[in-house]
Amino acid sequence: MDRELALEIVRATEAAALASSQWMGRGLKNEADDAATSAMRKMFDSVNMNGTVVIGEGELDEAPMLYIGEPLGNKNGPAVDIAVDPLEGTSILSKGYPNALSIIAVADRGTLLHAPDMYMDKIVVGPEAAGLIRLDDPIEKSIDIIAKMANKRVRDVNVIIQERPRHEELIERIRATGARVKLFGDGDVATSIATVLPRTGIDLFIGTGGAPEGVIAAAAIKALGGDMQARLAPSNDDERQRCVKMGLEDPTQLLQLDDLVRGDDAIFAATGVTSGELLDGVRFIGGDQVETDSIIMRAKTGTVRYVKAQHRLNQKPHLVMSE
Ligand SMILES: O=P(O)(O)OC[C@H]1O[C@](O)(COP(=O)(O)O)[C@@H](O)[C@@H]1O
Repeated sequence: MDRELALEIVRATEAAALASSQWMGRGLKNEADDAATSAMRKMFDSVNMNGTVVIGEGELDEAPMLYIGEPLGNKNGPAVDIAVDPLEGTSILSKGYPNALSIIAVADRGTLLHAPDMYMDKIVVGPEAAGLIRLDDPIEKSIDIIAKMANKRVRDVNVIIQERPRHEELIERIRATGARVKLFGDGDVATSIATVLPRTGIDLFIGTGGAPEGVIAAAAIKALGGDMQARLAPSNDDERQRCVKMGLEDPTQLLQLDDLVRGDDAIFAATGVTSGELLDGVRFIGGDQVETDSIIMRAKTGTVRYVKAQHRLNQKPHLVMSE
């Protein structure tokens, strides 16, 4: 894959962040999601690639923009799989909460897991504990391993977990070990990736969240040298059938990082929409000037770039929310 592609796709996450951020706090999550999706979709037409959406805004029979199977790019470039979440955290944005992102992951054709839109159990750690953590281990054992590898006392280990009734028992068990629990409302892509970055102080991400979000985050976790294990959590026969249709013979098999993203040629780009664990959100700094913060990573080289950009909305009328 050409490395220039990394800079092309960040333009698309910036556009989606700029368009959707104007809906922040308005309580209208579908409108915000539509703004992000159409802004991102437009940017893809000029990108030099022969892409196919494998994680997107829905399936063909629902016919949304950026549907699974949609061809993207001008065909003058590599054959790639594309995973998009134009607005990760639609409710977050509508309520003005932290951690909303616009995200794209691109990888060689056939290397991203085709994950249906259902729940997935996930565990994520940073490079110190890579290769040592198992999704099926008791949480107490995982916390002990992390404390040893990070050279911390258990009471200084920080575990991040989504605040949901389904996690209540797990939260109690984590607290009983003496470790600290950092709860978040929504946005498990930002929080799982933040676990792999040393500056955040987060040691372990665990819990059940969206499967598409799991695959997208895996591309970044791989580029950052972290580790992840996951398992799809189909809740009925229909969901099990959808897994099989998407190529997973055993829907409940344990998925290693290499099953989520095969090979090492993956690029991940995200732009913050609201400020959170990973990035600052879009800032309206007066007049038509707007600032964005993005992160771009390549698994092949392990290079991580932070891109701060200033935009003039009066020169991008297609991204401006109509009154
Ligand atoms: O809200 P649920 O059903 O617990 O699902 C968890 C999922 O929802 C999110 O918090 C937000 O997803 P949306 O963009 O669909 O609002 C994800 O980050 C997470 O994977």
